[in-house]
Amino acid sequence: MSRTAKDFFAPLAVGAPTPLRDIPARPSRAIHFFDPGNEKMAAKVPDMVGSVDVLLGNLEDAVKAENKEKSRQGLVAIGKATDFGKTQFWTRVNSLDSPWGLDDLVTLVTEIGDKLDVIMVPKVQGAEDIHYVDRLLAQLEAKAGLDRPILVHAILETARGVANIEEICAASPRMQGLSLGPADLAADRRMKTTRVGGGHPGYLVREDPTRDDLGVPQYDAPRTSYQQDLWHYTIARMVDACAMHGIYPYYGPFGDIRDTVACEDQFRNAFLLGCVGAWSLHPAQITIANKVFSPSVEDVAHARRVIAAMGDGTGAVMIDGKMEDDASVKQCQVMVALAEELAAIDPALKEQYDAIEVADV
Ligand SMILES: CC(=O)SCCNC(=O)CCNC(=O)[C@H](O)C(C)(C)COP(=O)(O)OP(=O)(O)OC[C@H]1O[C@@H](n2cnc3c(N)ncnc32)[C@H](O)[C@@H]1OP(=O)(O)O
Ligand SMILES: CC(=O)C(=O)O
Ligand SMILES: [Mg+2]
Repeated sequence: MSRTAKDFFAPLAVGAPTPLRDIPARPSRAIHFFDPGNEKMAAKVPDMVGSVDVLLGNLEDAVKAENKEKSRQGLVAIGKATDFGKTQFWTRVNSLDSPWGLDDLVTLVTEIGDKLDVIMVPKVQGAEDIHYVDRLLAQLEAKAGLDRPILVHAILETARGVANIEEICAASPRMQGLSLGPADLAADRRMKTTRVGGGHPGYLVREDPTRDDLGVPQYDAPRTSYQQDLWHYTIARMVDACAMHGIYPYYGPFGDIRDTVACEDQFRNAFLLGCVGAWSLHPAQITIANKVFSPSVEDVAHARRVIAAMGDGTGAVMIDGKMEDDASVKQCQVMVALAEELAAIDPALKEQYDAIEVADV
């Protein structure tokens, strides 16, 4: 039987910090991946602090097997040497079935646990994986004398993980969020795409054929087709599961680094559906994520106007010919709350939101 309501928030080791009741909504528009064992990338990290919401030292896939220990030690060195300020510091450890996952957790928590905000766990299959990490982290936190719990983020990248999504989100008070892992997930599902995230030209819907004067379909006449989103179903499941459990959903990686336009589209779809951020694999993608996952000035102006017009938030009003009521004011509150969180850490955005004229409101 899983833990009862009474003991769900009790520390899992004597001396471990008390779990959080609520996961803070910290800005995390871009989770920027770097390999701490790659000298060129690692050298850039100190200058990136403050310009990206999350810096993530990646130890898993994309790090060669022969470099795993070098990357782990590189991350320890970066963690010790860097003052991250308002930028969050995360890591992605190796998977729990790998020879490196245990050493990653033990080394990182005992050496730089006071700096780490979130540990991303790849290839999570079910609640049992989170329970394992939860207990181990509590033991290590107690040993290291940490005074705040490290949070856990799961990557959904197996069919079993997607099928168990609700139990994964509910497995521990440490659960901070979920990311889509489209590459491993595509392989595990035996999907026939070799892309890392994004759409696919073969996954489309075509408009009906036109008909001639006798009503005969003209199958050979040109017809518009619309590319569909391969990841819509999974992202939508993630958004519901995360919202239900008070944690945060993220789009994962977009592998075509040079296709900044399609990357922006994919990130925006995720933003509109409810995701709070996406991964950045290359510095060019940070700019895209910061733009896309920040509400536009127009949306914030409209939301403030609706909130002001709605007074106590009940009833119905007409604004610019559209009905607004108790439900739409809640939508507007979501927009304004996000704008305020982002403005608190992003001075340029704050200036734009502050410049919204009272007349606009
Ligand atoms: C499916 C998954 O698991 S996705 C997650 C795992 N994958 C990753 O983490 C990949 C991370 N990113 C990368 O490895 C690299 O960006 C690559 C391989 C995609 C491209 O690298 P490059 O070919 O070197 O890109 P490019 O030449 O444009 O780099 C320009 C500069 O930015 C640096 N750079 C590239 N990516 C990053 C990064 N993620 N962080 C910091 N600096 C970076 C390069 O070192 C280079 O530095 P320089 O100007 O001093 O030479
Ligand atoms: C993100 C990731 O790990 C994947 O797509 O497999
Ligand atoms: Mg993966």
